Amino acid sequence: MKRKLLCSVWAGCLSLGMLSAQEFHLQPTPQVYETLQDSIVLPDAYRFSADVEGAASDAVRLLGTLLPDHQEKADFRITVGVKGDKAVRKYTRLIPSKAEGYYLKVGKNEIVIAGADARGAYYGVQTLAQLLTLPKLPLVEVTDYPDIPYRGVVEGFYGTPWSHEARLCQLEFYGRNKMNVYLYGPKDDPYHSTPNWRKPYPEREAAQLKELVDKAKENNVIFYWAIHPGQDIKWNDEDRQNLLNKFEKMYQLGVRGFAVFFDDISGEGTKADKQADLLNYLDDHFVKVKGDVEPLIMCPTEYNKAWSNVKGGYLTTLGEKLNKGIQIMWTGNSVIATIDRETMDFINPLLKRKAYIWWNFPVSDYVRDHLLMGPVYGNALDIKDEMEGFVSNPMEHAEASKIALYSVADYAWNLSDYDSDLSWKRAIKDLMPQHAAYLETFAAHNSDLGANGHRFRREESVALQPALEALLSTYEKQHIIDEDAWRQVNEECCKIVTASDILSVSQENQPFIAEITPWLMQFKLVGQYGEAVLQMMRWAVTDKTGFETAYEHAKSLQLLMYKVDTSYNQNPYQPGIKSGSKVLLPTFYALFEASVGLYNQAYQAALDTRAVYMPYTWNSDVPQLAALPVLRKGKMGNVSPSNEVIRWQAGGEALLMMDQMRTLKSLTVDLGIADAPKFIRLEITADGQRWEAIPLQPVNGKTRFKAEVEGRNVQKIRLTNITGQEQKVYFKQFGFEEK
Ligand SMILES: CC1=[NH+][C@H]2[C@@H](O1)O[C@H](CO)[C@@H](O)[C@@H]2O
Repeated sequence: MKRKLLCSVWAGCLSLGMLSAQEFHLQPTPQVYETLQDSIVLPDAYRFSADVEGAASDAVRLLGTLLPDHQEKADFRITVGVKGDKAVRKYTRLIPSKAEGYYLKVGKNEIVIAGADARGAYYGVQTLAQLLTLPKLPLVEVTDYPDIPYRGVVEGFYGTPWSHEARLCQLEFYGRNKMNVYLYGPKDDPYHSTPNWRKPYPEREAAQLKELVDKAKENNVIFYWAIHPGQDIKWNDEDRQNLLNKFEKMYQLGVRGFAVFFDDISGEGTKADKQADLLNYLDDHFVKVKGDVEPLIMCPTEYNKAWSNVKGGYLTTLGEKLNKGIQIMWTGNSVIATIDRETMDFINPLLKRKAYIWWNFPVSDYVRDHLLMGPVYGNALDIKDEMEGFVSNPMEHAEASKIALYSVADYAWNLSDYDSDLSWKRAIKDLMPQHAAYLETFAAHNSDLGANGHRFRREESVALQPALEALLSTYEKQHIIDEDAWRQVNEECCKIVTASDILSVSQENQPFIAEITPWLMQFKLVGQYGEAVLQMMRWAVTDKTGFETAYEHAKSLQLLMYKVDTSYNQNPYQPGIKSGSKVLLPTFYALFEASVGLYNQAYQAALDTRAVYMPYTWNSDVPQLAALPVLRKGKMGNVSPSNEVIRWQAGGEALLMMDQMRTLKSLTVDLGIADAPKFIRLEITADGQRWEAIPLQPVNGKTRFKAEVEGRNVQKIRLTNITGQEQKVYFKQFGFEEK
């Protein structure tokens, strides 16, 4: 019951969103929406005509949750049906011919909802549900249908799979936003993938999946269950039967949509002809036999152009061999890419069908320290006839993903009318109607991914960029403050601090706040750091004491940001919590350094100008070593390798100093020479006085050594050339990990 209440409260928030008529916008944007510039107050009794048990039963059920009970004798009439039903016969020519289309009319004395099919009628009622949130019901005629046949979400990311509660609420969200597919394929579900794809789900998980299937049906969403067998599948009858058995088990749970993902695998499972034979077999002996199962979907091993080798024939084999009814997924020109006509012109001919887009946004399993809260943009608006499906692979943060998913629904339903920025603003209002302004501040500055191997980036802090650029360039070049820019940035910093606090205690959508709380903490610190830096700029050469206080404050905020970044979300891939990482924080860092530079010059001082908190300091009396930068990533520290031969003089030392005592987990050294222990002594100290030599133990039998420092408290680490003469070594690796 709690779950039901939980979701319906959120959906209810929408209806209390009190959107005024002029702001009002149907979601997704309908193909044709005509208002008659008049409205009615819905009477509290109406006459109802529909074939209640017919194809429009879903629509009738949903309508029943929206409107008061109907009465036989009432002037106002509501008609619901699908093409062919007697009730809507006279509207036949107004019903769009496209699947899932509908005609909706709100007139003075009637409401008509006529679907091209059952789901269309259901969508017509979903549209009516939105109109009913207005103070008065506008007189409208809506002729609407989806551009892309299949629209929705593929839960296909690495990382913590969504919770059962999160999925139940997602399905309700998809129903409201006219998304008609949800593919269940979390990579880290052991029963979806290797090793347990052959095994049936344990009882509890099976019961939860059944509940999801029922919830999906309730929201007119096709629940696809995906299997990911490729890493260890054997191309034999046994595994073919294993797969059929698993599909049968899922069918018994109510699943009527099946997918086979062959992505991110190696070895035997990658063979196109074997994959095609298996899928055709499943198509012929399961899907077609059952008769009530949706078209089979597969994700190929070569699922993007960058990773495909056309000459190798993998894609052409699939295109030629796979039964025409089987849908083939595609992520675009690379793993993470926006979709355009060139993309589709490449892949569709090879697959001999329209590709079913698996769009890898807002998935963040390769940039886990970032949230992707920005607009959905970059996909072409003129390719509606080129795609069979468009499903989004989201973040492991279910509620936070809804901002992007809302716009994916908007885009895939009606490409030509899609406006990424307006849709993004509406998505935010939909997620948090009361605190939308604060959420927009947060989302605007938490939208880029940071540097990543896929080289996919997003805009960030767009509205503030001109002021940030003006402030920085004027200050760095002419050492003067652009007052207007300073004021805008200061105002935004105040908004950031305010928004962070208000959102962090908001009761409006607690699961969402729970997901983003560490990023709210970091975001507030970024705002406060900006305020302190702006004060430093203000006083750098005019108020020595004021500057020094602001400087100390900024340094303390650097340490606080470091603590958040090393305390939360410590996953083994991209640990930490980044916020405002593309534009905002880098600008504040640059302004910090510039203002400290001005202060040091004005007062002949030598304050540390390093803007980013760095717990490690490296220096050496070996000139070539001294220049090497020290880096930190989460709990890992390392000195950048040198690509040149180091001439290390006799007795020369290199020192790694911590800002405070830190407990080590491991330490690795590689000087490119097999007998390093003869040349270099490694020592640690916890108090800066007493040093202890730690033996270097060979790791790979070549030039890499490790020092046994597990659990040791360390303040400094020292490397010394003990041979009494100059040594020529490389500096390939000097890295350590804190506990
Ligand atoms: C089709 C496909 N399979 C992988 C790949 O795209 O990259 C995604 C983003 O890292 C990841 O979530 C997904 O499981």
